[in-house]
Amino acid sequence: MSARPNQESAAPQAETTSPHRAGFACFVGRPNAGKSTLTNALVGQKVAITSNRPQTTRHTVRGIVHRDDAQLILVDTPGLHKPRTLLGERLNDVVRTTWAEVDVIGFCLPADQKLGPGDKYIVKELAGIRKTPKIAIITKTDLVESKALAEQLLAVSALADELGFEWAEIIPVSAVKDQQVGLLADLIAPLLPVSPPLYPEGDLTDEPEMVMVAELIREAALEGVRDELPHSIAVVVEEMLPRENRPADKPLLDIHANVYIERPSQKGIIIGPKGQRLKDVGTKSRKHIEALLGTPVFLDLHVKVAKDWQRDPKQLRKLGF
Ligand SMILES: Nc1nc2c(ncn2[C@@H]2O[C@H](COP(=O)(O)OP(=O)(O)OP(=O)(O)O)[C@@H](O)[C@H]2O)c(=O)[nH]1
Repeated sequence: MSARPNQESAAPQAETTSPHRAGFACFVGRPNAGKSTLTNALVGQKVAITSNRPQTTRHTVRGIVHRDDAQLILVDTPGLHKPRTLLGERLNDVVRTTWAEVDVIGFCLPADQKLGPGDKYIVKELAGIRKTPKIAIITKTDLVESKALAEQLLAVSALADELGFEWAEIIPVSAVKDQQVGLLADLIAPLLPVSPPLYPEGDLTDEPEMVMVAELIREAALEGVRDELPHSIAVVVEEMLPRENRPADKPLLDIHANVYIERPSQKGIIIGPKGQRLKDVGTKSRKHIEALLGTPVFLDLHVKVAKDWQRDPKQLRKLGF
């Protein structure tokens, strides 16, 4: 993904522990293949976030698996359908493009159902995505005897042979019985690029909440200066984390946010004499945020200049546009 710093070349040669990895994976397969249940089982092992809003990656993040050695971000991609119209074909182009953007694709095939035309269609399309590692995941293994499972493993392997590619791994899992789910994460992790974590740890990192919080701060910051700075303010919430070691009945949520303006000369308008305006912005938006999230909040606001951000595509992306 474009947002990821490329650290591959910067990794020291003689490193003894393996470097941290982070990246995106998606599960594909026909309806009912067990994709959602598997996602939840994987994510359930560690602190997870889920969100329903398309992110900067243009995929919906379904969950994040935080491990010491890797961060696995599970995203949803739209389903692939046999095209009957030109529009259908165009939509499938979109699916292929999004598939090509993730780091690993997991193809889910239920153990208790014959490999059918729907599966073959999807795998044929996957075969065309050359550079992305593909893992075949036989799901719902608790529903079949070992003989049937062995046959399914052979069938999926033969299908790849037939289509001229190789699965990076083939793994049977049962999400319901939690069998081999951890192993699946172990197999995906080394296929991700070397990268620091892409999302902060902690369970309160739900993107829609962060966006809403940013919006509340922006509203408060614009109040009274709309004429002077109508479109020059952008707010990015960098972090939302529960304060550690608080008594259970007195939680506090630390929110760190940056208010971006375009020019240094605008700083004074936002901050106000002796910082009073920024203080008011903080107090006002904090009240709204506490009402929204239902928890006391410590709000840490910083004003930063992002020079001419409205005209700079790179900055725009960073600021969430
Ligand atoms: N026995 C068993 N059932 C499973 C397992 N995983 C999923 N299921 C069941 O299979 C059905 C479909 O699972 P989902 O996870 O919703 O499948 P999906 O691929 O996300 O389905 P779509 O959202 O329609 O694409 C549900 O009734 C699940 O409870 C499993 O490991 N074992």
